[in-house]
Amino acid sequence: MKELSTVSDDYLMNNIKYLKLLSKQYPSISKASAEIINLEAILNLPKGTEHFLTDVHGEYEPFVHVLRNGSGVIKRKIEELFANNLRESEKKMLATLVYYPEQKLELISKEETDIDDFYRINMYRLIELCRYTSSKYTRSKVRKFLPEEFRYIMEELLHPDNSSDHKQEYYHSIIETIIDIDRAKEFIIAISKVIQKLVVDRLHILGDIYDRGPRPDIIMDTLMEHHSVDIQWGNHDVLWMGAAAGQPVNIANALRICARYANLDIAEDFYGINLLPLATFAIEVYKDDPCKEFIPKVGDQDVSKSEKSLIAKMHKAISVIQFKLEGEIIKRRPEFEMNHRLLLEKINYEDGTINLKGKTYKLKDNNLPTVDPKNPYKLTKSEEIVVEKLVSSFKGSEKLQKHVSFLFSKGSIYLKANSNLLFHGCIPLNADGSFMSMKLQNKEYKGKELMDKMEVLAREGYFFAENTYQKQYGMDIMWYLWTGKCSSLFGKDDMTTFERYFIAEKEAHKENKNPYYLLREDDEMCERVYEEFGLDFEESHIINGHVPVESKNGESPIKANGRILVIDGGFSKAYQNKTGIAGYTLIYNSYSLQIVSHEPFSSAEEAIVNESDILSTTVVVEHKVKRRRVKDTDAGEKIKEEIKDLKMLLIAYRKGLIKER
Ligand SMILES: O=P(O)(O)OC[C@H]1O[C@](O)(COP(=O)(O)O)[C@@H](O)[C@@H]1O
Ligand SMILES: [Mn+2]
Repeated sequence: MKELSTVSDDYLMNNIKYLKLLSKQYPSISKASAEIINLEAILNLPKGTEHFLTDVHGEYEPFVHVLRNGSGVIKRKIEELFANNLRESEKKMLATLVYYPEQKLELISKEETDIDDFYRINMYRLIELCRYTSSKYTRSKVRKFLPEEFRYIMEELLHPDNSSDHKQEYYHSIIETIIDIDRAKEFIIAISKVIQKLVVDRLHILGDIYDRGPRPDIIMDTLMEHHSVDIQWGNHDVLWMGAAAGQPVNIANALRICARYANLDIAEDFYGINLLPLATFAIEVYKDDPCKEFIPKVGDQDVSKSEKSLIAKMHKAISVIQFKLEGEIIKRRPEFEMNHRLLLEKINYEDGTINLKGKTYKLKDNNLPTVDPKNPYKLTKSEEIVVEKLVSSFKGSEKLQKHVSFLFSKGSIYLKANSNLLFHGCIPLNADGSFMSMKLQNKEYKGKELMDKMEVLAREGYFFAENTYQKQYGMDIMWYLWTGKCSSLFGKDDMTTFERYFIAEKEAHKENKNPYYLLREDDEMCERVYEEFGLDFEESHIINGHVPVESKNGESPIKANGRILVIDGGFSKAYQNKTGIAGYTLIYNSYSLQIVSHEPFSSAEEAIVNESDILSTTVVVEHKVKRRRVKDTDAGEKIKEEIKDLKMLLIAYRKGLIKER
């Protein structure tokens, strides 16, 4: 209170309205004092563990697995706690039980001859593990994680009083009763989930939940159930967000990628998008065309020949629609500076060639029956109908709208969290290191301002009413964020999708990364970015995803002397031959910042039956001798503010400016 002893009456009177409001919550000196003591105690607890994941690209199985195993944190806690008291096989079994309690119990109940004994032993172990993982938190925080049904008894079990035999008997009797009344299975499931939650205080997803992999919808459902998550949008996420807003060109792109990876069931079965109009149109137009360049990449999926052939036709149909729609938007928005991407007009339809950057290339596929060379971006009547139907289907998909609303409510283009700066791709820079600027609605923006502005516009594109200028403009920005050169989410000059399908020469496929990717190695550059975002140069890190780190070629996720961490390790199966691993996660606990690299994960079933965890290697990026506490975090700053206010309230009570109730 010393620091507040000089607070003047004037100052108090100026804030009296606010203090009176606060007094409703803390109506007496004793209530306000109790809260101050509480909050002070919280400030001194160790900082909670943050967990960072990126570029999951629809790969729900490894994603769910690393969430359940806390990137290896649960295994480590089991090691620390049971060290030499359990066999290796018992530790493995216990870990699997925590990750997949329902499925593991199902298996065990079929094999175990004395199931009550199994329940008893493992309930004691799980209670110990839960107690150990909860030791960082206040009782009240732990209480919030406990499921209603077992809250009271779990609290009793987690805070044992070993001083009397009496109490010991009481604990044993609780456990025996749970077994006796046939609730052991439910208890084990519940406490395992509490442990899963306790090991991660905050989950950060650095973008690209969508595309290439099979079930982004499951990832979204899982995130929506998570207790504490934020998302930095990736270019593939904003693609789907724009699609959900009703932006036709985003819809065409999203479906093109689904078709490319033989994942159209994401749209059709999981999001309930009616693909029949596109399928019938494609069969009609490309009846005799094998659509060779559009045969889907099936990976290890079992796809029949006829299915492949149908997907290829749909893939080609939606790609051509995409290229036409891109033409419309580029013409509509000269400020996007993308005229050089007006490709359909560069084709010589008779010769089957295209002229790009002064060079003529032969088209691999010259069957473009829906393109009118005189008016190449115009959709045919049938294409128009397909697009209309798709737009209404995307806008009407309840599930997609639910997921996209969640991306808006928990997401942003960048986030400052505990002095780290998180974003998916890059800070768009010019070659000389200055911030790249872009004119939006007649004003130039760059750096942080540009990212802020684009976020506002994207939100308008989703939330503003139909037919308003803001909605139209915002939807176009959601396409720009996917593919434009000033998009922090994309971070390249061009997306050469057309060239990849139609031109054999690799030189035409080249996409140039923004100079950020080169200049970020420079300390001075990092310093300018930190300054732009108000970050402390000594303490901060930039955390990115987006560009797969080619770990097998010796590339390191640690860049710029540890100031930048790039954690796209290839959850996406399609990219694993590039990275050589199956993904990175980053863990930031009270002592250190650690990058965990994961080996490929076969399946959840394999993990449950054979108790095989993902093999992971941990690299400590930074270790603090002094343990970080809540007071060193953003949450701590807020708590300090609250304490200050409560102390003012105390003075107001003591001076009689506000009466106790
Ligand atoms: O390998 P694919 O699926 O054909 O995609 C290639 C395209 O994906 C992109 O890399 C964007 O996706 P990422 O954000 O995953 O990198 C484009 O730049 C590129 O044209
Ligand atoms: Mn990306």
